[in-house]
Amino acid sequence: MTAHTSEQDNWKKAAGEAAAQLVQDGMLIGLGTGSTANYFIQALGLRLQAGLQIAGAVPSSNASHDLAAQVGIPLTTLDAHPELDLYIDGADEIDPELRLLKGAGGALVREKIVASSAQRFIVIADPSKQVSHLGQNFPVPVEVTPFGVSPVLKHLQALGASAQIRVKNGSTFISDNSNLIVDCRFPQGISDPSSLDARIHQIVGVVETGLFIHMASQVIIGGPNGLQYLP
Ligand SMILES: O=C[C@H](O)[C@H](O)[C@H](O)COP(=O)(O)O
Repeated sequence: MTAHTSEQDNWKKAAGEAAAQLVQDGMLIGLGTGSTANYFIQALGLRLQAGLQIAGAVPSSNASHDLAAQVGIPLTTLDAHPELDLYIDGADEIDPELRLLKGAGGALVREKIVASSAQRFIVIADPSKQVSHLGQNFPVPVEVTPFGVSPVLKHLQALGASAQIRVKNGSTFISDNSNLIVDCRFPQGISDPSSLDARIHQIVGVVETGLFIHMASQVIIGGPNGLQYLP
């Protein structure tokens, strides 16, 4: 679905605000990263100003940390609180089984760690994120330690990927964890995301992938007809 940007922003905002309504007093929350998660963070800040009291929030990136601090969200860490009640984040692609592709913003490692530490992971998105097959619109991002990235590229190519080290604004992109991101496109398609994820993890030097398989508890899509909850 193509949509005017401001319209798409309104849908992301509606999903973010709906997710903020799910936060209850005393909860430990994980904060996602990206333009949709930013709407959630802002809406959560407003709820806190209105009297909601949470036990703390763990951001999944330096950018989300900074925005959360700006809007008055009390921040904590997974070391202080290894188990969270709820994680809210956006996604780049969502397939019919609610498998996700994430990491276009490069925050995939911390996002996956925070998501896997939460009892519930609710994804917020606009309709452009719904795809029939993962890999349709975005490459699979793979975070890699800078040392020995060349052998990792060769292994990824052997899996059928066209693999490129991510460059942003003319410079090599460095993640919050001081690693590289290798974007992998699979021209032949991704028939089994779960097995692809497992095979990429076998490559030494790979830190994590942007494939989030069976991690999402629910997806909230903001769109032209209001909110849609999946399942
Ligand atoms: O690394 C970035 C994250 O995975 C984002 O959650 C994802 O790219 C979605 O971002 P946005 O809401 O800006 O489309």
